[in-house]
Amino acid sequence: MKIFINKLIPEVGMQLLARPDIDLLMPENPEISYDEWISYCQQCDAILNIGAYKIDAKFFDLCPSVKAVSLFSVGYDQVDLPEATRRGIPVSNTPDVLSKATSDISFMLMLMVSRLASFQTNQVRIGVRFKYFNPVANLGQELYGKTLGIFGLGRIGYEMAIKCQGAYDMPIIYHNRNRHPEMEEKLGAKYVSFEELLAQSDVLSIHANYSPEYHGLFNKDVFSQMKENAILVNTARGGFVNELDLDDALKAGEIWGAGLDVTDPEPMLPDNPLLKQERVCVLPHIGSATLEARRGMARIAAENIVAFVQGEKLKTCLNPEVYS
Ligand SMILES: NC(=O)c1ccc[n+]([C@@H]2O[C@H](COP(=O)([O-])OP(=O)(O)OC[C@H]3O[C@@H](n4cnc5c(N)ncnc54)[C@H](O)[C@@H]3O)[C@@H](O)[C@H]2O)c1
Ligand SMILES: O=C(O)[C@H](O)CO
Repeated sequence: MKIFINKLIPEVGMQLLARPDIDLLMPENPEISYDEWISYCQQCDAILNIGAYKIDAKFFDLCPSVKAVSLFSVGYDQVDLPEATRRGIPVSNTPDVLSKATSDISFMLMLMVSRLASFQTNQVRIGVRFKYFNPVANLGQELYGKTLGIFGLGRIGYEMAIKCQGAYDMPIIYHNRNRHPEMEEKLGAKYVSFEELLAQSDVLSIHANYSPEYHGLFNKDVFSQMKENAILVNTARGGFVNELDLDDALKAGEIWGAGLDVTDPEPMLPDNPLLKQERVCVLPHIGSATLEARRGMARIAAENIVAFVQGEKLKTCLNPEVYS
């Protein structure tokens, strides 16, 4: 079978794909345009896909030979899943193996913002000199006992909650599409409405799956309902946050600060006013960027391709109903 993989993945995955029944197609330059990507996909039976090009009705129309999609990510917002299901095409993702790494980044962003660390590092880099430390400047806030609000309590949100509880004894509240009684019990977490989440969180960490109807959910109106000392953390998807409204809310002192691993676009453009804010830390989408997580993702993504080639069900299939 002919399989298209658009970028090199860690060795463990490449080794799994090195089989006599797999003819692997990979571009020399990984930064291919949409049109180039389509023309590679058109030649293949399945794809192992890394990136954000839309896998939607247009894609399936243009690439009728593609019969399975193995994503190198846990997020699948780039895929029109109902459309794939309608066409009987299984789609898989890479859950769990990146939850610890990604929640580390949420936790780190929370701390970086609470202590203005990103801004301070830059001060040192650009050579700002202080003779003695200033007793009333550069003051952060401590997190002990503060309330963590999770928007989207799933695998990564849970890991973030565990860390915050263990490190700072933070009470946990959460808002989700549906309640998770088991996680509530383990964390002693309280389910709250979205409005209560905004009003009560000292740290509000976004971990929900993104879909376009939630574009810009965190906007002017939402920020005005949050606490003045609140820190917003987003490692989910940039589309959740209206960045200009966030900048205004920070300038108006409506919330304390924000830590963003994900932005819209990515990476954040250098003229974005948020980059001038002292209590903002921005990263270029590195949530799952550890050796361990990327190896795990490579293994799962490759195993899904091997399963397809062997006529089996994809192991971490997002739409298992295609098999019934
Ligand atoms: N920054 C990174 O590098 C990175 C790495 C991994 C995952 N992610 C993002 O994190 C997301 C979460 O991953 P996960 O493995 O924890 O997923 P998950 O499915 O285990 O958890 C997501 C939770 O959000 C809930 N949810 C979905 N939409 C919601 C909504 N509109 N309102 C309230 N709750 C909602 C779901 O019910 C679920 O409980 C992924 O979809 C991905 O976008 C980012
Ligand atoms: O959804 C995911 O898995 C990330 O955004 C990429 O690591």
